[in-house]
Amino acid sequence: MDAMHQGPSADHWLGTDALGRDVLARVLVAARLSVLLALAATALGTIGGVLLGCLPFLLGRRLGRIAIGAIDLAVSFPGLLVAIFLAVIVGVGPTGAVIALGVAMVPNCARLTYTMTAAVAASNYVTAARALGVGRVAVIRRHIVPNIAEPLLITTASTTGSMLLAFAGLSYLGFGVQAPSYDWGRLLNEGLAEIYVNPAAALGPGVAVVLAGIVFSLVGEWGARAAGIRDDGPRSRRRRTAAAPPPEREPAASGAALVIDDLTVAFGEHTAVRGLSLSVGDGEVVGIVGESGSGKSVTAMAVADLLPPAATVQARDLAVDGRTLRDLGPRARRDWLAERLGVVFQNPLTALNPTMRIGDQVVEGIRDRDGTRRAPDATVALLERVRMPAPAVRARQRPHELSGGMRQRAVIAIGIATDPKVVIADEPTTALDVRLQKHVLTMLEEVRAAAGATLLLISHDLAVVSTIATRVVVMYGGRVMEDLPVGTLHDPAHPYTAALLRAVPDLHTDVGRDLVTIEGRPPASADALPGCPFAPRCDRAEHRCHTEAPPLLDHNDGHRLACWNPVRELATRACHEAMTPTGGRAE
Ligand SMILES: Nc1ncnc2c1ncn2[C@@H]1O[C@H](COP(=O)(O)OP(=O)(O)OP(=O)(O)O)[C@@H](O)[C@H]1O
Repeated sequence: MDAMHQGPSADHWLGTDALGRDVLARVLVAARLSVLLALAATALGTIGGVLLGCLPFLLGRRLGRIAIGAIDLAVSFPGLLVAIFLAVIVGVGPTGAVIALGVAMVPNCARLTYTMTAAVAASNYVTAARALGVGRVAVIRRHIVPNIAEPLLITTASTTGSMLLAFAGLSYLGFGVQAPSYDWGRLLNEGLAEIYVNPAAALGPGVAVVLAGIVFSLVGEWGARAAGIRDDGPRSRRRRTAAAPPPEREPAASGAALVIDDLTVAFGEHTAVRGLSLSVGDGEVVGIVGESGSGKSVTAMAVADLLPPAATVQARDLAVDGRTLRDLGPRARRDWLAERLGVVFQNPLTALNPTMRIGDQVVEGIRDRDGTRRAPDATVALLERVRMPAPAVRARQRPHELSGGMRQRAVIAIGIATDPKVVIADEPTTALDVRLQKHVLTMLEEVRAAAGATLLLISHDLAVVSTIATRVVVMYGGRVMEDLPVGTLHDPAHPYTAALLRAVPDLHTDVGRDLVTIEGRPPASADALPGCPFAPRCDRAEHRCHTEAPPLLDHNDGHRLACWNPVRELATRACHEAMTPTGGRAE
């Protein structure tokens, strides 16, 4: 009897309970059940939440929105109330409490997963993987999960701390662990009944819950780093097998490698590209130049079918390697583009997945088609093609271990990995210094020439484009202003091309004087002006230029021009009559 209801002493640090049992010993024994149940509920909630959170990405645009709406609705219900409600329905006891708390955690975890998934899904390396034809499930497994795993694990670990508290709450209220078993919640309940006799009996389990919560947060943080989430691990290494032969290619239909006919792309009210037409022959290297916002990337992404859902794309024809894309269903179009079209993205830092080894990223597109992982020598061979120094070493490294030039080479290797017929390189040298720019451009041209591919090189820099292109397409305000052979670039017909040329510094440029710029700003939208989009900035503009958009007309020397008042007369004007209803060009 003497042992009952004792306060803290040297023998019993937290005193004793109504049956004379040592409270500290009971708190320590309760740790096992409390932690196990909290971990079980957290695991259930996390698995459910991750699956639900990835669902909008898997389902695509429309169904995905419904899934997001459902998640948002579920998040708005108070978690503990849902848990109590479920605990009553599922049945009072530890199993019921685990299910109730786990299910109550699902919506929050799903919302977090969805938010992180959406951020990673918008990154260039996911776009690049999609361009290579990698399926949504594979994208989630290889790109999204490794990138969200660390924050998710840390959040989950902290959630386990909250889960301990929630479990203690349920048990305290009588919905959780039942006698004779006990956890911290039940001990808290018993301790609170005797708080005036022995406060330590209530304090003990309370402190245990708080301490365990802190420990879980710290363990989560440490675990995320130590477990090597950034390592793609032995599982993937085990799956490495010999390279399978690439599948037979369907023979391409005859015709140009790339056809864009009357392409218009709009983002709501904003028209980014208006009526653009361009045909690129087999093995041709065409540069697309223009100021920022002129619609170069949007044009390329429209061809690659990689524009965001907000974009409205209309075209009379969009064809790659002789196949009209409109004639193909979504799956067939994706496969066709994945095999025939390679995209080299602008910024290597965002175009490469920071969590994946370079070698794995380079062969990702091929591997998906093979259904197997490529042999390391195939990866190394691909990296050798882009003149990557020490390719075998680089293949095992991750993007942050490479220099800017090496990263750019890796991005180019990804673009050419499937031996595509057409390669679109969007500003492939912007992030590099001038010396490296030249190296990379030369390499790109050598690789292209060896493969006999067609190259569409996008840049805002005329000097870059003229290094390797045979033809230059000058874009402005979402339209083609001039399309001319590189040989005649020094003597353009369009005032805008002439202005761009004047803005390119050369060895004779006076370093003491300001660089030449083009006064004014590009139009906000390709539909902003009724006439020529360049007219407000053009010193040769006349009345008609402001009121009537000049058509893009073909000339005999492969020159196309959209201008009412060009800098120079073009030698042969095949469509001269079409230029003015009166039969003469307005001067
Ligand atoms: N996702 C988008 N939503 C809305 N507008 C967009 C989107 N992407 C591009 N645009 C708009 O389309 C126009 C053309 O953009 P685009 O990226 O093609 O220009 P660009 O010529 O490639 O320029 P830069 O060299 O800066 O990339 C711009 O006005 C841009 O704001």
